Formats: sequence, C-alpha cells, structure tokens
Amino acid sequence: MAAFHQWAAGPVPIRSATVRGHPMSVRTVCLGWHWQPYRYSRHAGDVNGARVLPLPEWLIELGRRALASVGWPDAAAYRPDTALINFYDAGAKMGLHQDKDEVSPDPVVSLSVGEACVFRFGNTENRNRPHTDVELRSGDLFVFGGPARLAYHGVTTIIPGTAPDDCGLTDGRINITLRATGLRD
Ligand SMILES: O=C(O)CCC(=O)C(=O)O
Ligand SMILES: [Fe+2]
Repeated sequence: MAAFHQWAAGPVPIRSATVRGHPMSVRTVCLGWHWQPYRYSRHAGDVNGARVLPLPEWLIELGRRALASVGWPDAAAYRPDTALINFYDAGAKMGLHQDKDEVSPDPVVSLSVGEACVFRFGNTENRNRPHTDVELRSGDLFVFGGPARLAYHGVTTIIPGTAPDDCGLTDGRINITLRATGLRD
C-alpha cells in the first residue's frame, strides 16, 4: 500500500484516462510505460508530460512467481515492462475490452487488493454473451495467457464491505496488471 500511494503521487499522478471524450470511472497510474487509450509511451502526454516511474524489479519477480504458480511454461523468462495500477472506488467499473495495445503475446498477470469485484470474462471475438462472471477477491491472481490472452473482459461491480481487515485498504479496489508491451524506445 505504501508503494501504491507513492506511485499515485507522481511524477505522473493517478488519473482517469479519457476514452472517446469521456473520463473513465477507474483511475490509473502506470509504471515502465504510460498507457493512454490506445497506446503506450514513456511520457504521459495526456497528463503532465512527465516520464513514468520505472517498473520495480520486485513487481517483475512477482509476475514470474504468479506465472510459475499457475504452471505457465518458462515463467522465469517472463519480462513484463509495464504495470497498470487501477483504483476503483465504490461506483467504478470497467467496460468490456481486450488488452491489445501490447505487441508481445506474453501473458497479462492481474493481481487484486481490497474490495472484491465482479469480473466479467467473455470470448476473444466480440463482446457478446456468454460471459463468465467471477468474483475477484483481495489477493486473487488472474492470468490472461495463451488462448485467453485477447479475451474480452471488464469489471461490472465493486462489492462493498468485502476488503479483508489486513489488506491495507478499507474502501475500494486496486488491480495491478503486469504486461510485456513488446515495444522499444
Ligand atoms: O481490474 C481488473 O480486474 C481488470 C483491469 C483491466 O482489465 C485493465 O486494466 O485492462
Ligand atoms: Fe484489461
């Protein structure tokens, strides 16, 4: 949580990205590469032009451990170069989308802290049903890998009052996704 507060403070402060003219209800701060719809850059051109903080080695290592824990082959070779850290308050959601601004086919590793949410998972072709709704709770890990890498997904609801006492967050939800952009400077 201390790390989250530090990242959120800047040099690029946490903000709601603007998608097609509308601010997202989720607020996001990035490490390594700055994400704005629908591209990555080293500097936050849509915020204050500052360069984002580097992705710390401990998060990269966490990503490798996460992949190893689900039996991903070659987890030790995983080289994420960006993290998107999302903060959801009580009313925040994220519409169905694909994570497809990365060039690399490597998995996206998602970690959740705080209140639980209803996470909606669809298919790789379109936003149509059937959807699978799963509750992602504090401490849960979700991996978008292989055939699921480009599956549509989103967050429909934050479930109030579900944060464990010891997670460091009483209200809201933090989600961290580790990604390999496949981009070079
Ligand atoms: O909050 C989540 O669980 C998903 C976040 C997400 O899909 C994203 O940041 O692209
Ligand atoms: Fe996503």
